[in-house]
Amino acid sequence: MLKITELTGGYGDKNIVESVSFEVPKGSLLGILGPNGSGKSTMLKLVSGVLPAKSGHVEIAGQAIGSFGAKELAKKMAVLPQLHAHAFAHTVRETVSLGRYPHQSGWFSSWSDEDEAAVVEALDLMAIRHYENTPIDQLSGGEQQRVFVAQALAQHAQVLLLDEPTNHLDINHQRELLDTIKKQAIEKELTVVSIFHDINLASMYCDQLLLLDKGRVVRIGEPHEVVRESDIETVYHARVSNHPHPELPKPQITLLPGVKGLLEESVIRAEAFSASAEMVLYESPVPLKTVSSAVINAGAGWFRTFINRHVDMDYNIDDSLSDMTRFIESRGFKPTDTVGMMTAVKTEHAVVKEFPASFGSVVIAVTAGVGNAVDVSKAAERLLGVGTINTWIFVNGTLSDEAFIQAMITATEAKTKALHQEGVKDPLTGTIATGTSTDSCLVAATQRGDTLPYAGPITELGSLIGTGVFECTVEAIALYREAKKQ
Ligand SMILES: Nc1ncnc2c1ncn2[C@@H]1O[C@H](COP(=O)(O)OP(=O)(O)OP(=O)(O)O)[C@@H](O)[C@H]1O
Repeated sequence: MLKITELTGGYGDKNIVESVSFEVPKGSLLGILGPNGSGKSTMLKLVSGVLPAKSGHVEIAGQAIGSFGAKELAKKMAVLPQLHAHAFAHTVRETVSLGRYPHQSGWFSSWSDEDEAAVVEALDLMAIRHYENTPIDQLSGGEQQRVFVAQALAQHAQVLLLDEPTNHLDINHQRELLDTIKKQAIEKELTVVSIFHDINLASMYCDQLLLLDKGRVVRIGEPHEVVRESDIETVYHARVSNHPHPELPKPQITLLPGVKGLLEESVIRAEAFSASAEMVLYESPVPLKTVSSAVINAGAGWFRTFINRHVDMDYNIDDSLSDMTRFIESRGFKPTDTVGMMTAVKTEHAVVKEFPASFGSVVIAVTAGVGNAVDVSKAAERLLGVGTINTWIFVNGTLSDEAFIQAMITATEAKTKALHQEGVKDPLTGTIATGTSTDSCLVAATQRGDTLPYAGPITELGSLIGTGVFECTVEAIALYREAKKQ
């Protein structure tokens, strides 16, 4: 629909945009990214024809924009500029109505039902109808921004060029505006080109992204092809980390600080863990990067308080989340800061050991009950008995994502080996158990000191986790069996 070929142009003798080519099909959004001064606004001006190009072509549906008269072009292409001259005190409705100018034969002499409907629709789409009679200079920056987007929508052009449409908007209004533009693009087959400063928003909403640097295209493609750490870091001169969006297959980035600040030194020690009849507890003076399958705050995050709470055998599992939250609060901890697990095993029988390493140390804490033991290869519907193996691994070191995952694998293998060694059997199948039906695992690290990229058994960290979890689990099973006898 919109085809740009080898577009070059700038101000005076200086070319700001060099040989830019891209195509945007009907019904889709192209986002333009690039640092300040990279030529994004200049490129939009060249595309709209406001700034004459030195060379190259801009075509709408196969027709060069130069072949349209100004009014004809305005019917085809609406522009939301970066800065708005709105010294004059038009009302919101009057400002949006200006978008209908290309459809008039004379200044408002031929205001039609279609014009009226287009203005009302645009006011509604941007949710600004309730202040349609307010002069725009009495509105906030974000409210004004929505008025100008409404003006562009009222123009009913097939091509929409937007320079930072979410400027001044809070997160909900950013979402509403981009949801509306995306919906309009699909329903009315609009072709949208929009400049973004927010890389994550652009990635979420755009079908294609174009990364511009010094007026040239660095990369163009689908968001996952453009939002890549190396390109973003090179072009923006900033450290970033790339991670998946929680709901969509659209990459997101997190800005990393240039200076980490003064990180408080903190070392995890086995002596600092307490094991009472109520819970196993570790309180860290600093937040630890944690990955776990806990009841409270499972997944990945940074946490300071770690609880493995004892509950009765007949504990009602249905309400465990709110019950655990109440428990955490009642003991003076913050649920936002706490990873919480539970077990029917006696928590005073937790085995906590520290294993020294060249990089620092690993602290392992295990509670084990095997009344619920399961051979996972023969898992079947069964009644729950007592017993869970909860395994905690705390590392004084800096773990990569791979190391967190490998630590879980290594710990699970070591646990299974411990059950094998202890001859723990699945009561249903009579075969050696691999775990229990409700086991949980947690890996936490200070993220200070030595970098530990891997945690498989070939590494020092992995071998400590392997032998440490094995040793602690064997001891914890022995304590559990001893207690059962009494
Ligand atoms: N009217 C102008 N006359 C001369 N130079 C200009 C003019 N407008 C912009 N420039 C220059 O062109 C370069 C690119 O500016 P442009 O506004 O296109 O960048 P941008 O990528 O949109 O930046 P930003 O992210 O800051 O909005 C800058 O160096 C700027 O100084």
